[in-house]
Amino acid sequence: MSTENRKLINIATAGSVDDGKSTLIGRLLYDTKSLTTDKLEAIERNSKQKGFDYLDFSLATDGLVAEREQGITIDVAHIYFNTDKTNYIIADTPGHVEYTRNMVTGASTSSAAIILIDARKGVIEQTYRHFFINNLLRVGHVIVAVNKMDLVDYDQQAYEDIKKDFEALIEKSNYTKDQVRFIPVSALHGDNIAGGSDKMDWYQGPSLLDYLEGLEIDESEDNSAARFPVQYVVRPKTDAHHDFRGFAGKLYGGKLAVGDEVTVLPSFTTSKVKSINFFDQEFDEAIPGSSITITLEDEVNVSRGDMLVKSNELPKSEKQLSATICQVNSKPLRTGAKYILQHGVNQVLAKVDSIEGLVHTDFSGSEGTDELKLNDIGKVNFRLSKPIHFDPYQESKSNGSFILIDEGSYDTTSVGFIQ
Ligand SMILES: Nc1nc2c(ncn2[C@@H]2O[C@H](COP(=O)(O)OP(=O)(O)OP(=O)(O)O)[C@@H](O)[C@H]2O)c(=O)[nH]1
Repeated sequence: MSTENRKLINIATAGSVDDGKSTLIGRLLYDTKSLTTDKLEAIERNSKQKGFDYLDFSLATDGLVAEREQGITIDVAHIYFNTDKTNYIIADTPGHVEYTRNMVTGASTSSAAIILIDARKGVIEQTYRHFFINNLLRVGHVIVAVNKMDLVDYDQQAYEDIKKDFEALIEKSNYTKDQVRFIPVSALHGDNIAGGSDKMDWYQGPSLLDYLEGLEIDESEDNSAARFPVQYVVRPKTDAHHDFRGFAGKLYGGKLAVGDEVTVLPSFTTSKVKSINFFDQEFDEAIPGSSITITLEDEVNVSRGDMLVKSNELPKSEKQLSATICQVNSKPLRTGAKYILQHGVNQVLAKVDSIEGLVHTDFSGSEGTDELKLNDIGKVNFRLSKPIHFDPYQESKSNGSFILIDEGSYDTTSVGFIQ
């Protein structure tokens, strides 16, 4: 099958320590025949040594190196596997100290999230936080895998109780019931992971893998406004192209067509789209998600970091903004503090005007505070040294988020989602 026909699903996993995340991922890799022979032999050997009469898949994800991105060390390992129809990338986010940072990083690129719950423990504090972050980052689909069903004798009531508790959360969130799927599983024994389960005839729904295979992933955003941040100005030096000046980047949000009147931000100069190129082909129209090069009818000044938008769909351009902040650094965020705010490739200075409150991740509201500590989530108002051109996060993921950088150490301290 050609790769063009394949679906790609990015999945984030979340669970607290020992809920069985590694085992679940290992089991998925095993059942889809994605484990290397070496790895499988190591798992067999190790399981035998421990005297198990089953395979201990928690070893499958061991030894995956932590990755580094944008100067922040993140302990998120990306694991790849595929079926005939779909390529999967799973972000495995460990649940230790800087868990908010890991979860935000994992969820920010994912279209589905698997939240693991230990059937013996039910919904716990960490579950709230996981679900809250998925809700905040607008991850399209959530799968609640109630794991270790074997340890509660595959009892339907235990599963139903957890489902009921969780459904109360869904009602307070932005999710509809259709976006959240409950599946009772045993990652260790493989029940309802890639196949069914003869231990839980009371469950009529799909296995985890079947559910993932059937997911409709819709990457279009609620806002259909086109946003084209310029990554690169193309100025070929050869004589034949001496008047060619293209702007390369990725289109987000909405379509852009030849003839559209566009405004260049931050200069607010206007022009019209003359051509849209993808490699050496020309198109009349580009759809969101495409990486393209655009030329304009007029010789306007455009540099890296500028954004082209349709003139009738301008984003907000303001020096003040309110955002939900996830604090990912041990240095607390306080009223009056100054940061470098990075929005796309652009940086401005930002001062914390006020902290509206510390948000409760069980959706029960917020409380007053004068600082946000590591892993806290809060609502914060900022004043900027110059305007940025943004959309609310709920209308544009690409143009509605930012990071805060400490001026002294250059560490990322916070991730922000504009309200
Ligand atoms: N009985 C039973 N044990 C399970 C199941 N899933 C995982 N376990 C066990 O639970 C323990 C923890 O599993 P892991 O997969 O390492 O858990 P984790 O969530 O990845 O834990 P961290 O790596 O610490 O975050 C291991 O001993 C697993 O064998 C299950 O479905 N049933």
